Amino acid sequence: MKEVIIATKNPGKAKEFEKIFASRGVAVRTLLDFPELPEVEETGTTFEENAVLKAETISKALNKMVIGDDSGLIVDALGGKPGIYSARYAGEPKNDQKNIEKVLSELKGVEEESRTARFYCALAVAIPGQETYTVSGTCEGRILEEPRGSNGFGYDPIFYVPEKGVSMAELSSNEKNQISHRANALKKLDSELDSILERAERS
Ligand SMILES: O=c1nc[nH]c2c1ncn2[C@H]1C[C@H](O)[C@@H](COP(=O)(O)OP(=O)(O)OP(=O)(O)O)O1
Ligand SMILES: [Mg+2]
Repeated sequence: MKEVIIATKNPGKAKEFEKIFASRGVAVRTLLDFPELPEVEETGTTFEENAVLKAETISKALNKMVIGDDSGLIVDALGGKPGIYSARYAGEPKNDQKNIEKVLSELKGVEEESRTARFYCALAVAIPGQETYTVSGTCEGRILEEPRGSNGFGYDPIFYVPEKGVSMAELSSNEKNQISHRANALKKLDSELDSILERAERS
């Protein structure tokens, strides 16, 4: 079976990648399968830079093709925050519940029309001996006043998806995987995916 390695320790992301790639007959391994590998420091100033750091660090360690995902929530009324700091917005150790509470408290009193936001996902593909490249995807929505739903992960319970009329956490995983920022970024790899996977098998 073909296989890709995703440089993530986030179980929510891992599940999404597993599902999306399973439909193409591709197995996914993540850093959860390689606990001995070091933590990648996310020192970049953009999602793309951080995705490249994740992909290249792990690709070099394993000498294999690796995909990195750096993603987050961009809230217009907060000047783009939490942005690249989404995972640790409420401090260390990272905690989805606390991050949600911080965003909701910062948006207290902001009316619905001004609560626009988007999820952003940068993916970097690192292949030994080749130049790393990146793609990105977004998903537009609005921040709710209260969490709704229990599917997904991260900020999904407070992210309202207007085209679906529910929060991201009220969508099934299949529904989320049709419209998410991550799915939209992966769609841009589609035309190249077969050649990427072949190179991955050889690497
Ligand atoms: O579909 C999503 N639905 C809800 N929230 C999401 C999503 N995608 C990213 N997010 C949030 C979670 C975390 O607060 C941050 C990602 O941070 P990010 O550094 O990319 O991932 P992470 O530290 O959780 O795992 P890792 O770096 O090992 O991939 O944005
Ligand atoms: Mg991270």
